[in-house]
Amino acid sequence: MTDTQPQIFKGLAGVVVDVTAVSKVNPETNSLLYRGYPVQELAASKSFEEVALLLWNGELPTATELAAFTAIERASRGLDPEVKLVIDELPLTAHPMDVVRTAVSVLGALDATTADTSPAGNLAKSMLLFAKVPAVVAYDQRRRHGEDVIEPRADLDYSANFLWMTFGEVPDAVVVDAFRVSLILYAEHSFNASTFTARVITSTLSDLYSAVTGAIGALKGALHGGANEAVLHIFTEIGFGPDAERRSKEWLAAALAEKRKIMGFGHRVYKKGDSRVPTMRDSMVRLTEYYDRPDVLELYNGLEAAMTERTGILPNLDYPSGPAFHLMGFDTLTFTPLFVAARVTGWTAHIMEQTASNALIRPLSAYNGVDERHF
Ligand SMILES: CC(=O)SCCNC(=O)CCNC(=O)[C@H](O)C(C)(C)COP(=O)(O)OP(=O)(O)OC[C@H]1O[C@@H](n2cnc3c(N)ncnc32)[C@H](O)[C@@H]1OP(=O)(O)O
Ligand SMILES: O=C([O-])CC(=O)C(=O)O
Repeated sequence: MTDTQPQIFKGLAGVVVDVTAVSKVNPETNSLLYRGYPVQELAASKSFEEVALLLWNGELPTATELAAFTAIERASRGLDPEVKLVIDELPLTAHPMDVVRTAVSVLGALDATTADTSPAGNLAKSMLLFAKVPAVVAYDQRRRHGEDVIEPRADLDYSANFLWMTFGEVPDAVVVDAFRVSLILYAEHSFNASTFTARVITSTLSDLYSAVTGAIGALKGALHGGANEAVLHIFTEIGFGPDAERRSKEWLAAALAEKRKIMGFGHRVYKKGDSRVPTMRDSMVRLTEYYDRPDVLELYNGLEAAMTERTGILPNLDYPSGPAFHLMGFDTLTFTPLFVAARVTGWTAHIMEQTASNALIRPLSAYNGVDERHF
């Protein structure tokens, strides 16, 4: 490298671009803290609503604060008629991530206060999106099945109501709890690609809806949130059923020979395993027991063992959450929108942090095109 050639950090790998107080990802200790609390402790006993308030406000809510938020959230849950109208115009073949991205954009166009990016304005919008995204995701899965929208129930918490709006029944506690755990684990993860996208958009003094719309676009890709959907496609390719260990090994050997990326494995930050996987795996195992699907666990274990043996690359959160969502009854195409519903909390916490301490995000590039010339 000469003096005139700057060092390039392809993919911003290893670059620390700003500070954040929202979460700490520590690959050395394999830990993840939300505002200082280990995510495993939050997943063990807190509601998703409490975790959302923690991410936004920096502290767990008091009983009064939680009650006030719960009232707002439950009153805002329904699918807006204008949003339903737009969704109904979209083809049934539209990817659910395109549908939820469009719905958030429509919500921004409908809100007369979109331009208000004050702390109070942004917090109100964060709460609104938190409450409204589940109705979009649930309705989109239902319409693809030719089923009508189901109205939310104000007597249910966020997790139970989400499942109610999707399936028209509240499943047993083991299922609701696994869903709550997945939402908490997916809520936040520092400067991942979609959160960084939200921060870039916010840094131009754009609005919260635009930032979340952009973040959804970034999350859709298979190298990021789209991996939970891709894991199920892999499971389907390998096939559920007996002899999963041998079949996984054979499938993996062929996939690696074709230089395929194995979705649900590997991570930009964690190189010794993803801190969230053991907690999500426990919930997924409980679901395989509840639904009497040992074949799903055999396939999960078989592919993980084969991948470890062949490459040493470990699973990320999308690996256990994919089969968990499958067992709960969600369509494979709905998996990444579930990630959206959870990550709305982290994205909006970062949008508020970026707004409070803003600098336009505009890195430099090194030119490697043709030298100056004239025609
Ligand atoms: C919740 C989340 O968003 S977690 C991430 C979800 N994404 C996935 O599961 C997609 C699959 N995984 C991947 O593609 C990668 O592991 C990423 C993109 C997540 C992280 O990758 P990076 O930090 O950029 O590492 P990079 O892609 O350079 O990988 C390093 C090496 O390991 C290999 N590798 C990493 N992950 C995988 C994988 N899942 N399958 C096969 N090989 C892999 C790469 O091919 C590369 O090999 P090489 O050095 O011989 O070229
Ligand atoms: O941190 C990342 O790069 C991806 C990830 O795990 C997440 O967003 O949850």
